[in-house]
Amino acid sequence: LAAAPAPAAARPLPYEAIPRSGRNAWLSLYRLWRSNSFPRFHLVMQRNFQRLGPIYRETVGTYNCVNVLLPRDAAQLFQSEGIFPRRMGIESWIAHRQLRNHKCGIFLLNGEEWRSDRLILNKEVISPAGTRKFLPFLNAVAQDFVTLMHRRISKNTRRSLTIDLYSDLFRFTLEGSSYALYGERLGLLEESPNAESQRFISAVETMLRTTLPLLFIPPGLMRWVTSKLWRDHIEAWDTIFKHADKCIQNIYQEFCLGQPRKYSGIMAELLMQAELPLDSIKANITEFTAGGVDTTAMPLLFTLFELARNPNVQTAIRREITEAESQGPRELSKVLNSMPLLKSTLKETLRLYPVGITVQRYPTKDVVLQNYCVPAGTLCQVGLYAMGRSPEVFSNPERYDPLRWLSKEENSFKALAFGFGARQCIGRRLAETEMMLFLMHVLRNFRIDTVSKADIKTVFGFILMPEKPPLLTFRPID
Ligand code: HEC
Ligand SMILES: C[C@@H](NS(C)(=O)=O)c1cncc(N2C(=O)c3ccc(Cl)cc3C2(C)C)c1
Repeated sequence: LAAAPAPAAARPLPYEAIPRSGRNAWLSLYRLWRSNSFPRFHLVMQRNFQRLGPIYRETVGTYNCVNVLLPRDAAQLFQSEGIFPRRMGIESWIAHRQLRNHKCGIFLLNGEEWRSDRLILNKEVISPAGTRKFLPFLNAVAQDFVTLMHRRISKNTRRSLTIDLYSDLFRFTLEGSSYALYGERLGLLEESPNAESQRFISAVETMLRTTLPLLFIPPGLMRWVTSKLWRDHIEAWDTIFKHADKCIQNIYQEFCLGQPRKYSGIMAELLMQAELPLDSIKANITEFTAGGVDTTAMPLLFTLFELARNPNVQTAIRREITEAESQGPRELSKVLNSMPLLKSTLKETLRLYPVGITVQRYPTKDVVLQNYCVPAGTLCQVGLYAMGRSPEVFSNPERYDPLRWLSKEENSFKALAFGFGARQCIGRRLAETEMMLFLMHVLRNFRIDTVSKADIKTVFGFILMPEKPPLLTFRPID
């Protein structure tokens, strides 16, 4: 007997059969633009998944992409990423580098160029050995933040402090990442932080804000259609590069005058190893300096807010911190590894508030997603925001419950906030360590409270941010 044809369900459906979010690409772009939906792009994606199911195709302008949200489809996607994983490029960033004749950092590089830089940088930036070296620097900055808060509280008779922590968190993350990168303090946690660093922080914000509308406009067009936007974007970039260049020159000057005897940050290590040429070191250190501010400040703000409105979780974490401390003085990395609940709290925050709302890949071979055949080279993305809030993936998704990560439940490919594999976020250990140390010191010294228990509305401005920063109250624990 001839082999019976495979049952229809097993044979993948054609690519053209994937449900589509809109009929006409340009009409979709016009609609998104008119209704100013870019800041709500994460909500648009979530609604599309609810409407169309766990896979759909989106064509907006020249941008064509397949969206998935289930862990097993993310796993499929990562299995086919090849040895040079690729994301969608950011034309306006590349255009700036070309305009100013700067080299690109690993975020913008691809192929062999990306891989050779990445492998060298991994050793200092994300490896356990590298992390252990900059960990004490981040600890010192976290302790200084607590000192700053105590100093402010002592100034009022109420013995509590209610503030919008937004700008303080940016100063904290810039102070921390700069100390780890350059081995020097900017002094942002003192009473009068210097104006130049403040300008750098607002330049990063301006750059991120102006990136979003430029994402969907072809570079050739962007200079003419949006000249004000383009000028602000370039100006912000120039401020960012000027600041990073000043920090790098200081180190380079001292380095030429005599090699530092002890560890003095990631930049000095890269200079000493001399495996990367100076202009590549500069390009990557600039990316890390700018990329280390908003990305880490936002999850801290969301975590403090969630702990303020979930006091029982806050108490459980505080108990874990005091127990970890009571085991006597140990190496800091061991202390952090003995706080699984605190680590899960970060995972829970990034589930509900993923800084990068999607992870993108171009599969290098045909891949089957949700029984559809997706050809190699098609831009695919995992909707992290929608996955984090999908009842198909997480039980009671709206509940802030860090313990869900400590259960025996199968959690693979559910915690994708830092991406996956060889091209995952290189700042992951720096960000995780910075946030763990910050929360350890702050929660041990203060009780956090908030009046508003209502959900925070989020906006997407290249990173996921609160529409309105929450007001938090800090009360010292005697
Ligand atoms: C010090 C720098 C730095 C910090 C801090 C940082 N990032 Fe990144 N991140 C990068 C760089 C550089 C890349 C690009 C890596 C590459 O392409 O090899 C990246 C890439 C990513 C990606 C894409 C990964 C992939 O698989 O495609 C995600 C997602 C991400 N970061 C999330 C985060 C989150 C979440 C935080 C903080 C909570 C964060 N990043 C903080 C530098 C940083
Ligand atoms: C928000 C998320 N987007 S993502 C990578 O998932 O699409 C993200 C995660 N990690 C790092 C970043 N960066 C920035 O913020 C940034 C600013 C200026 C420069 Cl020169 C370089 C960067 C990078 C890309 C490092 C952004």
